[in-house]
Amino acid sequence: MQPVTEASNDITQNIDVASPKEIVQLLCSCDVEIFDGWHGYPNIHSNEIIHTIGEIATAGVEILKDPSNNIIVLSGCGTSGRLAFILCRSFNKLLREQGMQECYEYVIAGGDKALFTSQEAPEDDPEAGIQALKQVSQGKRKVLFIGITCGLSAPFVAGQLDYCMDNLDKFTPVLLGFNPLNLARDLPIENWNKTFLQVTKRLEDLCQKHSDKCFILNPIVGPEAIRGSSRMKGGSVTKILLETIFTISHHIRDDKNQSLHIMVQSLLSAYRHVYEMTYSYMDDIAVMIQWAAESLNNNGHVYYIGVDSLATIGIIDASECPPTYSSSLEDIRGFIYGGYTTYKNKEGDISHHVSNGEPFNISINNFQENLIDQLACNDTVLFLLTYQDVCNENDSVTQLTKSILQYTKHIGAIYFTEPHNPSGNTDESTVLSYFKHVAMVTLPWHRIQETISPVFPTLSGTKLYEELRHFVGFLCEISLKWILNAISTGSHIMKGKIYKNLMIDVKVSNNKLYHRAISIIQKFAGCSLEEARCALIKSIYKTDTLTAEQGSAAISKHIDMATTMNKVVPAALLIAVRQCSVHEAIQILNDVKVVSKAILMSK
Ligand SMILES: O=P(O)(O)OC[C@@]1(O)O[C@H](CO)[C@@H](O)[C@@H]1O
Repeated sequence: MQPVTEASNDITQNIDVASPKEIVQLLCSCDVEIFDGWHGYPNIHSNEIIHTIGEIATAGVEILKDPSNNIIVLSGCGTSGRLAFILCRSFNKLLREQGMQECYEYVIAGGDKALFTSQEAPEDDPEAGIQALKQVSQGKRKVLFIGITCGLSAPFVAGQLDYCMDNLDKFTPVLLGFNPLNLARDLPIENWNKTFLQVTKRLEDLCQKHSDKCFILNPIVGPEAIRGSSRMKGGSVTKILLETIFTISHHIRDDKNQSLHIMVQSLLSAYRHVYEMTYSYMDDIAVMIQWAAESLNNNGHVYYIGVDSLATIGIIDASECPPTYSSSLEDIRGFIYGGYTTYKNKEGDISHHVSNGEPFNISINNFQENLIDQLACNDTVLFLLTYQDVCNENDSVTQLTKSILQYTKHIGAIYFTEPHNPSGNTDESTVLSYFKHVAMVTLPWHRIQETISPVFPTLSGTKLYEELRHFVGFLCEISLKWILNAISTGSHIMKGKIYKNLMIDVKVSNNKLYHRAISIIQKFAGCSLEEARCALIKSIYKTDTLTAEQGSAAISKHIDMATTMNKVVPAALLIAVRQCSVHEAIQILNDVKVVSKAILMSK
């Protein structure tokens, strides 16, 4: 059986021919599975999952008692690592505000470069994971380690979990992912002696022996809207669960009598209110999908511009498009006021240390110096702002908006009003009047307040709002994540990148994607696994006759070759479907351009 995270979602079978508004409706129906679950598997509201969330939050409380000697490490690959980064940044800020030492650390496979561009190869390396964990936890007494891998598959995280289990006196390992445990990846990991499934089984056994020393948190949220695109639901549920866990850890430090079960349920329900509210802005989101699609279809660009954490969500969304849709690094980009000073990643400004510095130039200054003069009418610019941002950056947002308007009319804003007091003020309406379209998003604060007030019986009104300001920030971020995921997904669908609900032009840049590519070819060509594998390898080496060496090379060799190549899987698909030569397949793709059309013509 296929892992749930790699399966095709029945809901989105026709998403490739949907209108912008229909795309948003389909994504909405898919995302509800985060809350309602899928096919009777345990979901985020199941008792055992709520219990585990509470247990991990309690383990967090122990760490927070001595933040100078203890740490909480969040680690993952790609989107999982980027979310680890933004979560650590938020909770460290909360610690600073509470007068405590920072103790959250993120680890991302491939280092800080991977925050902006995909570094897929390091996620296949368990030893690299172990080394990164050793480095970050050196000299610490206790470590709560959260290994995030949506598909229960990343070797980088497998290595770390295994290392934690060898050192249980220091580490409390937690595996966070969204497949049933028996569907964890059971394929060999190069240069290692275990599969992910074996690591999972070891952890499961240990959880039974030491129920307060190791945890597995794996609610099932159903297949992704675009098959395998775990940046979407996988990323959202990662964010929801970890924010819930550590918000609770921070709030029960002083009040142990609270019922953990009620706390967990209340916070999770707040996210559901935000999910419902977000998709009520369907028409606004559809307008922005239409704009972005027009830009991408006319060789234009989409730029997200924002302040602080909303800008970070924008940069993350943009960074996911090249690996997910084989798009160029320039197609969708994100920028942040204050650049690296605000971004606060561990390695600081890395734009000078990398060969292609462009995707690493993230500040508004970079945008103003290098891009604004090149803007054209086929570009879309979306501002990502909160009420507070508009108050703080009023003049510069106004100036920038006016300059952009000289070049393009596709300038919009996703604007989060002040939820506690959404009546607005003059500054706000002046700034917003420059945008051609504004999605005015208002969090349902009253409903949220009703839901979470039993958790904070001594607080109400403004006091509750102030106490939970960081949580309100999380709610805006998840709402924005849903909106931007819809815009970037929708616009690539309308560019013809998707066939049914499948990204055919997937980059073969790591082990997981190599196996996904073979399964796509097998499914659409209706051929055997071996025939699909051969077609893929022929496409990678651009040959109709494979040498013995090519045929039997390690998977990592194929990945090394394929990572920098374009349209490897579409060509392999045509080879398998038409039984044609590599040359002919490439010729068809050059003539037809839109991959999904080329495949359709060949069926
Ligand atoms: O280890 P996970 O979380 O299952 O997968 C991580 C990953 O391979 O998948 C994502 C896209 O599907 C990427 O962001 C990332 O590179």
